[in-house]
Amino acid sequence: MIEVRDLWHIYEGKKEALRGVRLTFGNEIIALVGPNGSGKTTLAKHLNGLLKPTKGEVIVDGMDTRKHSVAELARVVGYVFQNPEHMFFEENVFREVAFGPKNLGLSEEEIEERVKWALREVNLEGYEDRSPYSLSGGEKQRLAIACILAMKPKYLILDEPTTGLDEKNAEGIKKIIRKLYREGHGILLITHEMDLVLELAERVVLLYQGKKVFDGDVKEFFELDLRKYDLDRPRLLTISEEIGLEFFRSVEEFVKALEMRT
Ligand SMILES: Nc1ncnc2c1ncn2[C@@H]1O[C@H](COP(=O)(O)OP(=O)(O)OP(=O)(O)O)[C@@H](O)[C@H]1O
Repeated sequence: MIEVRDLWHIYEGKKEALRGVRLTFGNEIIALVGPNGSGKTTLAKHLNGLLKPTKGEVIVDGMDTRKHSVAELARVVGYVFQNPEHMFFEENVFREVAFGPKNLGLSEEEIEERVKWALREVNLEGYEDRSPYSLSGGEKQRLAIACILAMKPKYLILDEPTTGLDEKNAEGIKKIIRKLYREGHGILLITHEMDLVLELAERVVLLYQGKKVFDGDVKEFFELDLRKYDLDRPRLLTISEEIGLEFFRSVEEFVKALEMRT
């Protein structure tokens, strides 16, 4: 379980980026949303100790982030950054995924096993000898997830995992996220894409000016006036409301309901 207790983060002694945030989560898919500058990245960086609290505390599976190193916390909380290509530096996919487990000091055998497993999880088997830079946008995103998975973290933070991807690649990422969740990972999705929130999240946390202003289920979240927070309503919800249908999470559900009506 991750517990964020009355967390304040003040940059350079001035900018109050987080102001008394409280949050507890475990094995669930949470969407962390809010307008630009609301504090999402700052909060996420506290969860694996990249930032330390100015005030309050963050406890990750019993570990106080102030008392543990980023390396220790990274075994429990994996962070897949936005624009993953900036992260790659090895000559091939195998070495890229092996980098994390190598740093954990694992045996060659265990490293190989983890790399194979992580590549299988994201459907990149057979890519071991390819250069990371030769991959497509969707494949790069999957590789970034594999690199983090190879550390076997319990929690995953995914920063804008589908931004810039076409529909097919975005679908692939969504499937992987659902699978990881079913396998027991807690997933925190940072996103501006409300369609993704609608489809994937069970729970939504909304930050505004460094404060948590909403924490609840996805249906309730979409009842808020999102324009106040500079967020769009998902197209699917707008369309279903216009034609008098109920709340739908995916195009498939929507089409089924339409078919039932006719
Ligand atoms: N290193 C820093 N030094 C000073 N201020 C910072 C620093 N990093 C972030 N901030 C400020 O803290 C506030 C929160 O930033 P943060 O990046 O956490 O927001 P965000 O919700 O992730 O935004 P976005 O959606 O644009 O990525 C912003 O006002 C930002 O300008």
